[in-house]
Amino acid sequence: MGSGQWLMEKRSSFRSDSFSKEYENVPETGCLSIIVLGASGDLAKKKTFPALFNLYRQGFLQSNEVHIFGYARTKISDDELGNRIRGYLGKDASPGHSEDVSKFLQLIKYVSGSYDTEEGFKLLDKEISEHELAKNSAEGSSRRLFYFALPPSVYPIVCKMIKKCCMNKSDFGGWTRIVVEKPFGKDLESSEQLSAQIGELFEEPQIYRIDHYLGKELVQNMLVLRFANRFFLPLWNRDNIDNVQIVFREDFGTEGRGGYFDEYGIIRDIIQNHLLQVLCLVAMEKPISLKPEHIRDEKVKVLQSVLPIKDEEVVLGQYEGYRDDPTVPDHSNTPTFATVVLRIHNERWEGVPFILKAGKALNSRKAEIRVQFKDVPGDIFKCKKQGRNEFVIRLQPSEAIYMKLTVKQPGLEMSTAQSELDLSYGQRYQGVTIPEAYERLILDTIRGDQQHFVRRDELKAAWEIFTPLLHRIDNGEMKPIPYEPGSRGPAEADQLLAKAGYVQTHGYIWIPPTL
Ligand SMILES: NC(=O)C1=CN([C@@H]2O[C@H](COP(=O)(O)OP(=O)(O)OC[C@H]3O[C@@H](n4cnc5c(N)ncnc54)[C@H](OP(=O)(O)O)[C@@H]3O)[C@@H](O)[C@H]2O)C=CC1
Ligand SMILES: O=C1O[C@H](COP(=O)(O)O)[C@@H](O)[C@H](O)[C@H]1O
Repeated sequence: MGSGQWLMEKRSSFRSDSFSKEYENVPETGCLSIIVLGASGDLAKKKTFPALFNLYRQGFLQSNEVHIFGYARTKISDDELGNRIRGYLGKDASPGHSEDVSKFLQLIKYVSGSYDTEEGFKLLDKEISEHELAKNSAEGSSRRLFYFALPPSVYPIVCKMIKKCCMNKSDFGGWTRIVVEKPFGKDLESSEQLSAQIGELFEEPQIYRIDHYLGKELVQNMLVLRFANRFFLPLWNRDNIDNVQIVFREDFGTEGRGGYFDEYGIIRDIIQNHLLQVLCLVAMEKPISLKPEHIRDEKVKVLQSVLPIKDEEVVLGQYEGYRDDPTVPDHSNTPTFATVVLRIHNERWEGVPFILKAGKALNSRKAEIRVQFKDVPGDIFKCKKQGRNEFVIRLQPSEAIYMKLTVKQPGLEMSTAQSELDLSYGQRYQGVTIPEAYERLILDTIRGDQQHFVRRDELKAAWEIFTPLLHRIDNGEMKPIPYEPGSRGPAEADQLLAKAGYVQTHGYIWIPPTL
């Protein structure tokens, strides 16, 4: 097995502050069962099992204490499940890879059953208990992690079944936790209803609402950049920053997911969750400490300071050909592109537009945060036309942090040019593997660290921002503008950007360095 790239923490330190006080001093000694519900599905094979495999390879999941269970209605054998996921466990040619894959697959036991009857869950509980017994796990000390790789429509009933049939006794440091995937509802009301249903059965410290953007390396770097660098402290405010863009672009459409996507649209799929979470980290005040509750308190505060969205600060688009998908209705009004300006009503950000932009079937694939500074007052070099200072955090691909700045053009003349200070991860951290978002987040759930998970009040505040706009779109009061696949999206979005104050740098573009 490959050696861990991260420091392996001692088991005694696995429990974080976000976990209930009542278990605080009980050491974790029992074995761990990870149950992937919806194991036959797309997310499970593409993300959940590969993340578990990577954790296993790095030594974070030890075969003498962990067992993995797949659960779904599809009737397949352990081997058939193994064959479905094998191809997604990486094609690493490194020594021992195929041996690791085989050993990992041996850790997985598949149980077939329905989501709404006790029979299947009782069988699942029996299998888990047998594993716990085989591992000599003392009663009440074993840990059960249920990962919901399932459509949210079945979350409430599955929660009920777990609560009824599969709970671990937690008297001796053991626990039962659930990890739920987005979308958490479709609007404020449905989300609150879902939260209430789950909340009746599980305590908040047991619920991990996953937003995989919070597991991305450079998203996790935001707090460090902002609060561990003197540079940024005095600059990070309305006096210096003109506008902030948080951008997600994909160069492919909704292929194969049209049915799901059409019900949700780009605002629910990307902006209300992933981009808004990033906004929180860019805009929140410094938390009292790094304790999950302190961080999440600050995120809630900034979300609650967002003003109602104005229709004139929204541009919606739908790519041509989107409705050709047989699973998409012919007259669909669902946006596949949106630019939305958010305004934060507080002392730090009053007047600074936060421009959230997301689109499918565009001309490139990237996600980034772009902080544009104001012009230099009394500019003696007349360099305004060349471009403003920008601080860019490239989340993907080619993770990088760079600052666009004005320098003297090398040579005999005193002329200025745009250049950059560049921290490109591929170059600076050669040979370092950046963990997948799901890998980190699953590890956090095992450690009981909720810092990178969405708290119930945070979710509510997020839906409060977008629900009125979403209802106007759902009612057909706002229409998406058609755009060509492979383009930048509707031209109106660039016009909105300019109106909000963004000044595009012409004649200069940052190119990720190659080795
Ligand atoms: N796929 C992705 O890339 C991403 C998915 N997600 C979220 O993860 C969750 C799972 O997604 P994904 O794997 O794509 O979903 P799937 O449609 O593949 O569903 C997962 C499994 O759930 C069962 N299932 C499907 N539809 C229903 C239904 N109507 N009622 C009961 N069971 C059903 C099926 O298993 P069986 O019939 O065998 O029981 C299926 O294999 C969703 O909440 C999704 O929004 C989030 C981010 C990305
Ligand atoms: O949650 C989702 O995210 C993916 C994009 O994730 P990324 O990590 O590749 O940026 C998106 O394609 C999908 O529509 C959405 O549901």
